[in-house]
Amino acid sequence: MLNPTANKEVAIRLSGLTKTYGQGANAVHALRGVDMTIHRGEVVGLVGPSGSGKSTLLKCLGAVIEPSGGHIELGGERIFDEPAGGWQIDDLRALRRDRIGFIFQAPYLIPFLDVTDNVALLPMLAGKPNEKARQRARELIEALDVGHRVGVRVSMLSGGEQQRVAIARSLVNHPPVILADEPTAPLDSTRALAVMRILNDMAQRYGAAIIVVTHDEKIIPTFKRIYHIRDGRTEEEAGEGREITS
Ligand SMILES: Nc1ncnc2c1ncn2[C@@H]1O[C@H](COP(=O)(O)OP(=O)(O)OP(=O)(O)O)[C@@H](O)[C@H]1O
Repeated sequence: MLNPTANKEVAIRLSGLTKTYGQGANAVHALRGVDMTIHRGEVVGLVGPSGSGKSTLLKCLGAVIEPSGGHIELGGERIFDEPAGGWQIDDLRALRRDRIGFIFQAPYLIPFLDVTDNVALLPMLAGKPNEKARQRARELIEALDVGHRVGVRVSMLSGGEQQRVAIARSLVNHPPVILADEPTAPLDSTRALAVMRILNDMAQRYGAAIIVVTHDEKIIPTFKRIYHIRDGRTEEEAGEGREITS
């Protein structure tokens, strides 16, 4: 079978990733050797039952916790290498800020800031000139169809608009990888599919690799590739890749 992703640039590659919480008789083997390759421009689903290791995997990918074994490559660079001593990067905060975007179930915006400053805040805090950060924020806000709301405080926006602002924020530093944890859980079918359409458009437009952890049956048919996780092991499966028309 032809591999449709064969010539694409790898955004993130995991090999033999393990994570054990605790020790000895109390050890919990949350990840037991995960292999995964995700290319730039792809939106991939990560699905599995409760306790199967989804959050642990996202936390390892997001450098929030340290894996126990294996490797992580980000954009061709080996950022985690257990045999070589663990993280190969000194500044994990900068890694999280500049190279990984996060989208959560709730938008977690700052209610008293306007749309532009919510999106521009991270690069401004990192020392980027405010006007440059705001310009990039406004481009993304336009791309996400909330351009008419730029100067409005986010507390005045609808839930769907707030989620789009959160997506813009995740893209502001041009991260090659975006981790989305149940981004559609609270949304009805139409809004959930709209978020998936936006994530697919953004992956294409900005070349991000987006990993979506989900239980949401409404969006599962939209993925072209899905990783199923069970007892800390992943299995890859072709998805339906259904076109989102709404
Ligand atoms: N900090 C921790 N200390 C000890 N065990 C943990 C810790 N965090 C998770 N676990 C265990 O690791 C396993 C995987 O948990 P994880 O939270 O990654 O699963 P999940 O698939 O995200 O579950 P859910 O869908 O319910 O959020 C479970 O057995 C869980 O009890």
